Amino acid sequence: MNKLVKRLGLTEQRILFEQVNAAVDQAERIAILGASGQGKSTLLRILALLDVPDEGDLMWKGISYRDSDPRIWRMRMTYVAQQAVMLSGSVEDNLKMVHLLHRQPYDQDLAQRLLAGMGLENLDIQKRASDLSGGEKQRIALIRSMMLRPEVLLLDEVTASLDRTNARLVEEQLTRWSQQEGTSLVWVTHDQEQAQSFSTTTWFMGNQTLLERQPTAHFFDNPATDLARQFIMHPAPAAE
Ligand SMILES: Nc1ncnc2c1ncn2[C@@H]1O[C@H](COP(=O)(O)OP(=O)(O)OP(=O)(O)O)[C@@H](O)[C@H]1O
Repeated sequence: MNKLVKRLGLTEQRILFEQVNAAVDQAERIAILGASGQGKSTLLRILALLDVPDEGDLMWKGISYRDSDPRIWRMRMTYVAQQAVMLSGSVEDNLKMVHLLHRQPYDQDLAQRLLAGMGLENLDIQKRASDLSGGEKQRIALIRSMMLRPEVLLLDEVTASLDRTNARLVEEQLTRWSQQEGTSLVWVTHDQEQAQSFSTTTWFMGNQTLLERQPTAHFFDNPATDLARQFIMHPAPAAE
């Protein structure tokens, strides 16, 4: 992405962020950190073309988003929302439906492996998806997206409804998946421990821009800005 700018408001516009420059490498695992309201989710949604930048460009393998088919773009860069949306029908219908839509074969073994890896081995997949708990829905939505094998997974606080044990399982599963499949992860999180355990790179948003982009260990040991240092020392509680 190159010089991205996003403004808010229709009449009196204010800048949410500007001069956002970054790139995502294959199999890179990125944590996006920053105080509430800095535009982390908005940036993620722009990467998925679910929102548009006001200025700047977004390229996929050298081709601008303006010259790309959004449907194909979203199959490569898939957004997983914090509030999981279930389609009607059973859990299994939910897992199969997207394959039908994308005309891709459904891999039952893979579905079972991912369910087990995320602590859902005992879940009855014939159950109605609407009856699942928030944390179960979140993991089903994640598995549904992983099974389409996008090149980049854009993850918006996807463990926010999970307890620590299940959140760890999800972190481990996604890390393994990224290493095995070469999938890049761009993951917005408020959990600094989580960021340190899964990510290779940290993007820190502050002062209306992408203020730091560092290897994660370096970011936490020696942030380049005072704002990031304060953020690390005094993380704000997650906004619900
Ligand atoms: N479509 C929109 N129209 C107007 N304002 C919006 C829109 N989307 C987001 N905003 C505003 O943009 C700001 C940034 O929102 P965003 O959710 O991207 O921040 P965030 O850093 O992810 O915050 P949090 O950590 O609290 O989730 C907020 O003030 C929000 O109200």
